[in-house]
Parts: sequence; C-alpha cells; structure tokens
Amino acid sequence: MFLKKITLLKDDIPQVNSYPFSIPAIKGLRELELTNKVTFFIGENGSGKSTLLEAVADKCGFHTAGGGKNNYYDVHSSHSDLGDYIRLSWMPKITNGFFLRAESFYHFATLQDELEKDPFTRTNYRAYGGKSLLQQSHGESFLSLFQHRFNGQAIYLLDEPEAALSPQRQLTFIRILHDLVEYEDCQFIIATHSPILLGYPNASILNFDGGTIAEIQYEQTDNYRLTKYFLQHREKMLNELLRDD
Ligand SMILES: Nc1ncnc2c1ncn2[C@@H]1O[C@H](COP(=O)(O)OP(=O)(O)OP(=O)(O)O)[C@@H](O)[C@H]1O
Repeated sequence: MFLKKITLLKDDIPQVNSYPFSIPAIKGLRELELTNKVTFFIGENGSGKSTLLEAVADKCGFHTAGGGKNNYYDVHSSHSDLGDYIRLSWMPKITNGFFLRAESFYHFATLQDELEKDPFTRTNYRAYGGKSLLQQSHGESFLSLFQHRFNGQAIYLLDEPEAALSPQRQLTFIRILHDLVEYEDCQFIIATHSPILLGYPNASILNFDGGTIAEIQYEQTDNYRLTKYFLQHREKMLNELLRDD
C-alpha cells in the first residue's frame, strides 16, 4: 500500500455548483481512505469515477491522457479540473506508475512507435513484449502493457481496462493483477463496470452512486446483481424490456 488517503480541499473550491464539484459523489467527498492494494471505483455512467481517477493521476504527475511520468506528449493532453483540489496522503511516497485510459491508448501506442524510431530512445519495445502496440489487437496490447511494463513498487490507475478484454482475457488480467499485487508490491485503483474484474478476491469496492463514495460488498453491487439476474432470467427480462405497450 502506498496511497492511503485522498482528501478534497473543500475550502479552496471556487464554484461548488459547477463541474467537477457539482458531481454528487464529489460534492459529498471529504476524505477517502484507501485500505486495500486493489480498490475498484464503481457506479453509474457519469457518477464521477473517471473524474476522480484522472485527478489522482494528475496529482501523481502521470500524463492525464494516459501514461506514466516520462510520457511527455501533447496529443490529447487534458487538464484535470479536480487535480488542484485534492491532496494525496502516501506512506511511503512513490512516484512510479501508470494511468491507463482506454480512449487515448492509441495515441500512447503511437508515441511509443515514434520513440522506437530514435536510436536514443529505442528499446525494441522491451516494455511491450518486443512488438509495437499498434501491431497488436486492442486487448493484446493492454495485456502486453500489464505483463511487460507493469512491475514493482508502483501505483496503477486503470480506467475501464475491460473495454478491450474478452471475458477470457479478463480472467487472464485477474491472474496478472494477483501476481503484481502479491509478488511485485503494486497498488491498483481501477474504475470498472465489469462484474468479472470486480470479483477479484478481497478488494475494496467503492460505489459512487447515491451522492457518496461508499464501500460496498461484491454481491450487493448492481454490476453483480443485474448481470446475475439477466443471465438467469434472460427471456423474462428481454420480454419486459422490449415490450411495445
Ligand atoms: N470536462 C467536463 N466538463 C463538464 N462536465 C464534465 C466534463 N467531463 C465530465 N463531465 C461530467 O461529469 C460527470 C462525471 O463524468 P465521469 O466521466 O467522471 O463519469 P464516470 O463515472 O467515469 O462515467 P463512465 O462510467 O460513463 O465512464 C458526467 O455527468 C459528465 O458529463
């Protein structure tokens, strides 16, 4: 464990009624304790998960379009509106890590190809399994990154990593996650909608719904309950959903 607490600096906030402070989960935030090496952010679309994750990435000094500390590139760089208003409490402080944002991963991969053209920065794609990320499928490139670039004493902030992964590869990811947490001393914060990833054993699940950020048990999450109900009662649910009257 490295990052222990996220504090919203309430007194410094200029406009409580505008983005990002108007998001109910952020409005209700004071301090968020992180008690587990694996923390999941869950909640409805628009509940503020990415906003908080991006703010943490910004505060860590990671590129907010995705990447680690040394990925200086302007493509799709974005400013975190919340980053200046949170404080991170560390014990111990680390600076190594990566922010994975699925939607800008293509630009990150393109930058790596550019670096390979320069003899001073070329690594023969050492951190990506020896192959350009652009020559791998979306899911393969994600797994390459997790397997080859992620390693010890680091914090990884992942925004919906399941976006590229088949159910089978999500299980592979769970195994990689386990090894990085148990043997490499990594910490993860993962925003997700995936009931498979959320099943990772003994993780903290923080729910952004209902105007607070509160811990919830796996079996109580909508992700688990709705998926389970759909799989068990697919015909009944679809009949109700698609009825015309
Ligand atoms: N730059 C912005 N300016 C104004 N509003 C924004 C901005 N970015 C996001 N929002 C709004 O803030 C809210 C939270 O967005 P955020 O992306 O954090 O949600 P999320 O929980 O990650 O959703 P999802 O599960 O769909 O990824 C949404 O209502 C969104 O429309």
